[in-house]
Amino acid sequence: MSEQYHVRVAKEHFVFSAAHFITFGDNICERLHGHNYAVAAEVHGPLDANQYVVDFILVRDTLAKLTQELDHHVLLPTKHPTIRVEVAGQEVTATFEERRWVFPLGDCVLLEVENTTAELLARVLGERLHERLREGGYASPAAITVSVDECNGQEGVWSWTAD
Ligand SMILES: Nc1nc2c(c(=O)[nH]1)N=C([C@H](O)[C@H](O)COP(=O)(O)OP(=O)(O)OP(=O)(O)O)CN2
Repeated sequence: MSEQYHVRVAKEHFVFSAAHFITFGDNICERLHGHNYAVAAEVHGPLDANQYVVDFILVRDTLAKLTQELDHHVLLPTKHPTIRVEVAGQEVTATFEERRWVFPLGDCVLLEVENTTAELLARVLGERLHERLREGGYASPAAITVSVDECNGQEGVWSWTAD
């Protein structure tokens, strides 16, 4: 017999409203638009002395901060093969073919991703969650899953498992 545990944290306030545009196909680039993204996470691992996998409160407060960091921003990919994102002073310019978007730097979050899909936003949040759980004293999850729902029922999911 084997038992496994995880906690799942999915609060109504884990929502960030953000603007983005992605490319798909060969060279189709969406118009700038926004979503109210909803985030949830699972942390898997053995029970500790409290009979916890990990304190809900640590996961809850960490996810609340992470979602707030993205809320009311334009999300831009810095590793996209054809969308170029350049910072000059207090402005960010994104270009795709003949199109050009200029934003105040403070309105943007630049993400080290190839495209701002829900899947890669889930990866960014999952990696940040993992790092901050470690900083918060929870060092060794067996696995973490983060989902990012773009519009009520369309989710990108990132899963990580310790080797
Ligand atoms: N696997 C993925 N597929 C798609 C993603 C993604 O992140 N991962 N993203 C998109 C687009 O961002 C697109 O904006 C979503 O399309 P759509 O469902 O049309 O979004 P709306 O907000 O307009 O939702 P409505 O239900 O049409 O109002 C596409 N695919």
